[in-house]
Amino acid sequence: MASYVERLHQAIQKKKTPALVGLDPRWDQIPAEIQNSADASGGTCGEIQAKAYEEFCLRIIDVVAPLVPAVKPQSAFFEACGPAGVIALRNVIQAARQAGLLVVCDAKRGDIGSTAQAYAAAYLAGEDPKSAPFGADCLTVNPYMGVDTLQPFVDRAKEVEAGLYVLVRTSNPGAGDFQDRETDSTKLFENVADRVEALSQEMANGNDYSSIGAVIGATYPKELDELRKRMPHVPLLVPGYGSQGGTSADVAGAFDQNGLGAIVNSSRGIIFGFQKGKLAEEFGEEKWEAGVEAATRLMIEDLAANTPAGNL
Ligand SMILES: O=C(O)c1cc(=O)[nH]c(=O)n1[C@@H]1O[C@H](COP(=O)(O)O)[C@@H](O)[C@H]1O
Repeated sequence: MASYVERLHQAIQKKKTPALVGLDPRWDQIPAEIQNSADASGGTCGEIQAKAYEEFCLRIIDVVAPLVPAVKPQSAFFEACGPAGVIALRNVIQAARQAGLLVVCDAKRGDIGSTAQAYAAAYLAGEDPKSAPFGADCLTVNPYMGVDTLQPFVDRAKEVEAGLYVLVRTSNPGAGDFQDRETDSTKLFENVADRVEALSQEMANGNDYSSIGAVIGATYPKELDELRKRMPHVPLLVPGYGSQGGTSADVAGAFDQNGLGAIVNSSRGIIFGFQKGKLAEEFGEEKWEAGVEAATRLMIEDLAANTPAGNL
Protein backbone atom coordinates (compact mmCIF):
# COMPACT_ATOMS: atom_id res chain seq x y z
CA MET A 1 0.00 0.00 0.00
CA ALA A 2 1.44 3.38 -0.97
CA SER A 3 1.25 6.36 1.38
CA TYR A 4 -0.76 9.46 0.45
CA VAL A 5 2.37 11.47 -0.28
CA GLU A 6 3.83 8.69 -2.46
CA ARG A 7 0.58 8.48 -4.44
CA LEU A 8 0.48 12.27 -4.68
CA HIS A 9 4.03 12.58 -5.94
CA GLN A 10 3.50 9.76 -8.45
CA ALA A 11 0.40 11.55 -9.74
CA ILE A 12 2.20 14.91 -9.90
CA GLN A 13 5.04 13.33 -11.87
CA LYS A 14 2.65 11.53 -14.20
CA LYS A 15 0.59 14.64 -14.96
CA LYS A 16 3.69 16.87 -14.78
CA THR A 17 1.91 19.50 -12.76
CA PRO A 18 1.14 20.39 -9.15
CA ALA A 19 -2.13 22.13 -10.14
CA LEU A 20 -5.06 21.24 -7.89
CA VAL A 21 -8.58 21.98 -9.09
CA GLY A 22 -10.92 23.19 -6.35
CA LEU A 23 -14.54 22.08 -6.65
CA ASP A 24 -16.44 24.99 -5.03
CA PRO A 25 -19.83 25.01 -6.81
CA ARG A 26 -22.00 28.11 -6.44
CA TRP A 27 -25.62 28.07 -7.63
CA ASP A 28 -25.55 31.58 -9.18
CA GLN A 29 -22.60 30.67 -11.38
CA ILE A 30 -23.61 27.18 -12.49
CA PRO A 31 -24.38 27.06 -16.24
CA ALA A 32 -28.12 27.57 -16.89
CA GLU A 33 -28.28 24.28 -18.81
CA ILE A 34 -27.41 22.40 -15.59
CA GLN A 35 -29.61 24.59 -13.37
CA ASN A 36 -32.59 23.97 -15.65
CA SER A 37 -32.25 20.23 -15.81
CA ALA A 38 -31.86 20.04 -12.01
CA ASP A 39 -34.91 22.32 -11.62
CA ALA A 40 -36.97 20.10 -13.94
CA SER A 41 -36.29 17.05 -11.80
CA GLY A 42 -38.04 18.77 -8.86
CA GLY A 43 -37.49 18.48 -5.12
CA THR A 44 -36.61 20.97 -2.41
CA CYS A 45 -34.31 23.89 -3.09
CA GLY A 46 -31.44 22.00 -1.45
CA GLU A 47 -32.13 18.86 -3.48
CA ILE A 48 -32.20 20.80 -6.74
CA GLN A 49 -28.95 22.60 -5.93
CA ALA A 50 -27.28 19.39 -4.82
CA LYS A 51 -28.25 17.72 -8.09
CA ALA A 52 -26.83 20.63 -10.07
CA TYR A 53 -23.60 20.69 -8.03
CA GLU A 54 -23.10 16.98 -8.56
CA GLU A 55 -23.60 17.17 -12.31
CA PHE A 56 -21.42 20.27 -12.62
CA CYS A 57 -18.60 18.68 -10.61
CA LEU A 58 -18.81 15.33 -12.41
CA ARG A 59 -18.50 17.10 -15.74
CA ILE A 60 -15.53 19.11 -14.46
CA ILE A 61 -13.93 15.87 -13.27
CA ASP A 62 -14.28 14.44 -16.80
CA VAL A 63 -12.49 17.49 -18.17
CA VAL A 64 -9.66 17.75 -15.63
CA ALA A 65 -8.93 14.10 -14.83
CA PRO A 66 -6.44 13.72 -17.70
CA LEU A 67 -4.71 16.99 -16.79
CA VAL A 68 -4.17 17.28 -13.03
CA PRO A 69 -3.24 14.97 -10.16
CA ALA A 70 -5.98 15.93 -7.70
CA VAL A 71 -9.18 17.81 -6.93
CA LYS A 72 -10.33 19.52 -3.74
CA PRO A 73 -14.10 19.51 -3.17
CA GLN A 74 -15.12 22.21 -0.69
CA SER A 75 -17.57 20.60 1.71
CA ALA A 76 -19.23 23.90 2.70
CA PHE A 77 -21.03 24.38 -0.61
CA PHE A 78 -22.41 20.85 -0.49
CA GLU A 79 -23.39 21.09 3.20
CA ALA A 80 -25.29 24.30 2.40
CA CYS A 81 -27.72 22.15 0.35
CA GLY A 82 -28.57 20.01 3.39
CA PRO A 83 -28.65 16.19 3.38
CA ALA A 84 -28.83 15.91 -0.41
CA GLY A 85 -25.68 18.01 -0.64
CA VAL A 86 -23.80 15.69 1.68
CA ILE A 87 -24.70 12.74 -0.55
CA ALA A 88 -23.65 14.75 -3.60
CA LEU A 89 -20.28 15.45 -1.95
CA ARG A 90 -19.80 11.73 -1.36
CA ASN A 91 -20.72 10.99 -4.98
CA VAL A 92 -18.32 13.63 -6.29
CA ILE A 93 -15.46 12.24 -4.17
CA GLN A 94 -16.15 8.70 -5.38
CA ALA A 95 -16.41 9.78 -9.03
CA ALA A 96 -13.14 11.69 -8.82
CA ARG A 97 -11.38 8.69 -7.36
CA GLN A 98 -12.81 6.42 -10.02
CA ALA A 99 -11.46 8.84 -12.60
CA GLY A 100 -8.00 8.28 -11.11
CA LEU A 101 -7.75 11.59 -9.25
CA LEU A 102 -6.58 12.01 -5.68
CA VAL A 103 -9.18 13.77 -3.54
CA VAL A 104 -8.44 16.32 -0.83
CA CYS A 105 -11.71 16.89 1.00
CA ASP A 106 -11.73 20.46 2.28
CA ALA A 107 -13.83 20.41 5.46
CA LYS A 108 -11.30 21.99 7.89
CA ARG A 109 -12.23 19.69 10.75
CA GLY A 110 -10.86 19.82 14.29
CA ASP A 111 -12.24 18.96 17.75
CA ILE A 112 -11.41 17.27 21.04
CA GLY A 113 -9.74 13.91 20.53
CA SER A 114 -12.71 11.58 20.75
CA THR A 115 -14.77 13.74 18.38
CA ALA A 116 -11.85 14.22 15.99
CA GLN A 117 -11.66 10.43 15.81
CA ALA A 118 -15.20 10.37 14.38
CA TYR A 119 -14.37 13.05 11.80
CA ALA A 120 -11.26 11.11 10.79
CA ALA A 121 -13.27 7.90 10.38
CA ALA A 122 -15.89 9.76 8.32
CA TYR A 123 -13.53 11.27 5.77
CA LEU A 124 -10.20 9.49 5.59
CA ALA A 125 -10.12 6.39 3.44
CA GLY A 126 -6.60 6.39 2.06
CA GLU A 127 -6.02 4.06 -0.87
CA ASP A 128 -9.30 2.15 -0.50
CA PRO A 129 -12.16 4.64 -1.09
CA LYS A 130 -14.63 2.23 0.49
CA SER A 131 -12.92 2.30 3.87
CA ALA A 132 -14.66 5.54 4.98
CA PRO A 133 -18.15 6.93 4.25
CA PHE A 134 -16.82 9.94 2.31
CA GLY A 135 -13.80 8.07 1.01
CA ALA A 136 -11.27 10.88 0.56
CA ASP A 137 -7.50 10.44 0.24
CA CYS A 138 -6.86 13.47 2.38
CA LEU A 139 -8.58 16.06 4.62
CA THR A 140 -7.92 19.65 5.65
CA VAL A 141 -7.77 20.02 9.45
CA ASN A 142 -7.74 22.95 11.86
CA PRO A 143 -5.04 22.59 14.59
CA TYR A 144 -5.85 25.69 16.60
CA MET A 145 -7.57 23.72 19.42
CA GLY A 146 -4.23 22.04 20.21
CA VAL A 147 -1.92 19.23 19.09
CA ASP A 148 -3.98 16.61 20.92
CA THR A 149 -6.86 17.35 18.53
CA LEU A 150 -4.62 16.46 15.57
CA GLN A 151 -3.56 13.09 16.95
CA PRO A 152 -6.70 11.10 15.94
CA PHE A 153 -6.33 12.41 12.38
CA VAL A 154 -2.64 11.45 12.38
CA ASP A 155 -3.46 7.98 13.73
CA ARG A 156 -6.14 7.42 11.10
CA ALA A 157 -3.87 8.75 8.34
CA LYS A 158 -1.19 6.25 9.39
CA GLU A 159 -3.67 3.39 9.62
CA VAL A 160 -5.24 3.80 6.17
CA GLU A 161 -2.37 5.59 4.32
CA ALA A 162 -4.36 8.81 4.03
CA GLY A 163 -3.10 12.40 4.19
CA LEU A 164 -3.76 15.62 6.08
CA TYR A 165 -3.26 19.28 5.37
CA VAL A 166 -3.07 21.19 8.64
CA LEU A 167 -3.94 24.91 8.51
CA VAL A 168 -0.75 26.79 9.39
CA ARG A 169 -0.80 30.14 7.55
CA THR A 170 -4.16 30.71 5.88
CA SER A 171 -4.75 32.87 2.80
CA ASN A 172 -7.49 35.20 4.10
CA PRO A 173 -6.92 38.92 4.82
CA GLY A 174 -7.43 38.42 8.58
CA ALA A 175 -5.00 35.50 8.79
CA GLY A 176 -2.67 37.52 11.01
CA ASP A 177 -5.27 38.47 13.62
CA PHE A 178 -4.42 35.43 15.71
CA GLN A 179 -1.79 33.58 13.67
CA ASP A 180 0.70 36.49 13.93
CA ARG A 181 0.47 36.80 17.73
CA GLU A 182 3.92 36.51 19.24
CA THR A 183 5.13 34.68 22.31
CA ASP A 184 8.86 34.52 22.99
CA SER A 185 9.52 36.06 19.56
CA THR A 186 7.77 33.16 17.80
CA LYS A 187 4.53 33.81 15.99
CA LEU A 188 1.62 31.51 16.66
CA PHE A 189 1.64 30.13 13.10
CA GLU A 190 5.39 29.45 13.37
CA ASN A 191 4.71 27.55 16.54
CA VAL A 192 2.04 25.51 14.78
CA ALA A 193 4.47 24.98 11.87
CA ASP A 194 7.09 23.55 14.24
CA ARG A 195 4.59 21.14 15.75
CA VAL A 196 3.39 20.02 12.32
CA GLU A 197 7.01 19.54 11.15
CA ALA A 198 7.71 17.39 14.23
CA LEU A 199 4.68 15.19 13.55
CA SER A 200 5.55 14.99 9.87
CA GLN A 201 9.23 14.19 10.44
CA GLU A 202 8.28 11.34 12.74
CA MET A 203 5.86 9.93 10.17
CA ALA A 204 8.32 10.43 7.27
CA ASN A 205 10.49 7.72 8.82
CA GLY A 206 13.59 8.73 6.90
CA ASN A 207 11.78 9.70 3.67
CA ASP A 208 11.85 13.24 2.26
CA TYR A 209 8.18 13.93 2.97
CA SER A 210 5.38 12.46 5.07
CA SER A 211 1.63 12.50 4.48
CA ILE A 212 1.10 15.19 7.12
CA GLY A 213 0.94 18.38 5.13
CA ALA A 214 0.23 22.02 5.81
CA VAL A 215 -1.89 24.77 4.26
CA ILE A 216 -0.07 28.03 3.50
CA GLY A 217 -1.76 30.79 1.51
CA ALA A 218 -0.27 31.99 -1.77
CA THR A 219 -1.24 35.47 -0.60
CA TYR A 220 1.66 35.47 1.91
CA PRO A 221 4.69 34.63 -0.29
CA LYS A 222 7.32 35.71 2.27
CA GLU A 223 5.84 33.44 4.91
CA LEU A 224 5.49 30.67 2.32
CA ASP A 225 9.23 30.83 1.51
CA GLU A 226 10.14 30.82 5.19
CA LEU A 227 7.73 28.02 6.09
CA ARG A 228 9.00 25.81 3.24
CA LYS A 229 12.41 25.90 4.93
CA ARG A 230 10.97 25.55 8.42
CA MET A 231 8.92 22.46 7.48
CA PRO A 232 11.16 20.41 5.16
CA HIS A 233 9.19 17.15 5.58
CA VAL A 234 5.77 18.72 5.11
CA PRO A 235 3.98 18.64 1.74
CA LEU A 236 2.17 21.93 1.20
CA LEU A 237 -1.31 22.82 -0.04
CA VAL A 238 -1.21 26.37 -1.33
CA PRO A 239 -4.60 28.05 -1.85
CA GLY A 240 -5.10 31.67 -2.90
CA TYR A 241 -3.68 31.43 -6.44
CA GLY A 242 -5.89 33.18 -9.00
CA SER A 243 -9.09 34.66 -7.60
CA GLN A 244 -7.48 35.71 -4.29
CA GLY A 245 -4.59 37.42 -6.09
CA GLY A 246 -1.76 34.89 -5.62
CA THR A 247 0.52 34.47 -8.67
CA SER A 248 2.90 31.78 -9.88
CA ALA A 249 5.83 33.92 -8.68
CA ASP A 250 4.21 34.02 -5.24
CA VAL A 251 3.97 30.22 -5.01
CA ALA A 252 7.42 29.42 -6.47
CA GLY A 253 8.95 29.10 -2.99
CA ALA A 254 6.59 26.26 -2.05
CA PHE A 255 8.46 23.65 -4.13
CA ASP A 256 11.71 21.76 -3.82
CA GLN A 257 14.10 21.90 -6.77
CA ASN A 258 12.42 18.89 -8.40
CA GLY A 259 9.06 20.65 -8.44
CA LEU A 260 7.69 18.40 -5.69
CA GLY A 261 6.51 19.15 -2.16
CA ALA A 262 3.49 21.30 -2.95
CA ILE A 263 0.16 21.49 -4.74
CA VAL A 264 -1.42 24.79 -5.73
CA ASN A 265 -5.19 25.19 -5.62
CA SER A 266 -7.43 27.27 -7.82
CA SER A 267 -11.18 26.94 -7.49
CA ARG A 268 -13.20 29.84 -8.97
CA GLY A 269 -10.42 30.69 -11.43
CA ILE A 270 -10.79 27.26 -13.04
CA ILE A 271 -14.36 26.13 -12.60
CA PHE A 272 -15.85 29.55 -13.40
CA GLY A 273 -12.95 30.68 -15.60
CA PHE A 274 -15.30 30.67 -18.60
CA GLN A 275 -17.15 33.67 -17.10
CA LYS A 276 -14.21 36.12 -17.11
CA GLY A 277 -12.04 38.01 -19.57
CA LYS A 278 -10.65 36.33 -22.66
CA LEU A 279 -12.03 32.90 -21.73
CA ALA A 280 -15.54 34.39 -21.52
CA GLU A 281 -15.11 35.84 -25.01
CA GLU A 282 -13.68 32.64 -26.45
CA PHE A 283 -15.88 30.07 -24.71
CA GLY A 284 -18.64 31.62 -22.59
CA GLU A 285 -21.33 29.51 -21.01
CA GLU A 286 -22.13 27.66 -24.21
CA LYS A 287 -18.71 26.03 -24.32
CA TRP A 288 -18.11 26.08 -20.57
CA GLU A 289 -16.35 22.72 -20.41
CA ALA A 290 -13.84 23.84 -23.04
CA GLY A 291 -13.42 27.00 -20.92
CA VAL A 292 -12.67 24.92 -17.83
CA GLU A 293 -10.10 22.94 -19.81
CA ALA A 294 -8.49 26.12 -21.15
CA ALA A 295 -8.34 27.67 -17.64
CA THR A 296 -6.73 24.49 -16.30
CA ARG A 297 -4.16 24.43 -19.09
CA LEU A 298 -3.32 28.12 -18.52
CA MET A 299 -2.66 27.45 -14.83
CA ILE A 300 -0.53 24.39 -15.64
CA GLU A 301 1.53 26.42 -18.14
CA ASP A 302 1.89 29.34 -15.74
CA LEU A 303 3.18 27.10 -12.93
CA ALA A 304 5.53 25.27 -15.32
CA ALA A 305 6.98 28.52 -16.67
CA ASN A 306 7.46 30.36 -13.39
CA THR A 307 8.08 27.79 -10.63
CA PRO A 308 10.25 24.69 -10.10
CA ALA A 309 7.19 22.72 -11.32
CA GLY A 310 8.80 23.29 -14.73
CA ASN A 311 11.37 20.62 -13.71
CA LEU A 312 8.74 17.87 -13.37
O1 LIG B 1 -7.84 24.85 3.11
C1 LIG B 1 -8.04 25.49 2.07
O2 LIG B 1 -8.09 24.94 0.98
C2 LIG B 1 -8.05 26.95 2.16
C3 LIG B 1 -7.24 27.52 3.13
C4 LIG B 1 -6.95 28.89 3.07
O3 LIG B 1 -6.15 29.40 3.83
N1 LIG B 1 -7.55 29.63 2.10
C5 LIG B 1 -8.42 29.11 1.18
O4 LIG B 1 -8.89 29.84 0.30
N2 LIG B 1 -8.74 27.77 1.25
C6 LIG B 1 -9.79 27.18 0.36
O5 LIG B 1 -9.32 27.21 -0.99
C7 LIG B 1 -10.38 27.54 -1.88
C8 LIG B 1 -10.00 28.83 -2.60
O6 LIG B 1 -10.90 29.09 -3.62
P1 LIG B 1 -10.62 30.18 -4.78
O7 LIG B 1 -10.28 31.47 -4.08
O8 LIG B 1 -11.91 30.25 -5.53
O9 LIG B 1 -9.47 29.67 -5.61
C9 LIG B 1 -11.64 27.65 -1.04
O10 LIG B 1 -12.29 26.38 -1.04
C10 LIG B 1 -11.12 27.95 0.35
O11 LIG B 1 -11.98 27.46 1.36
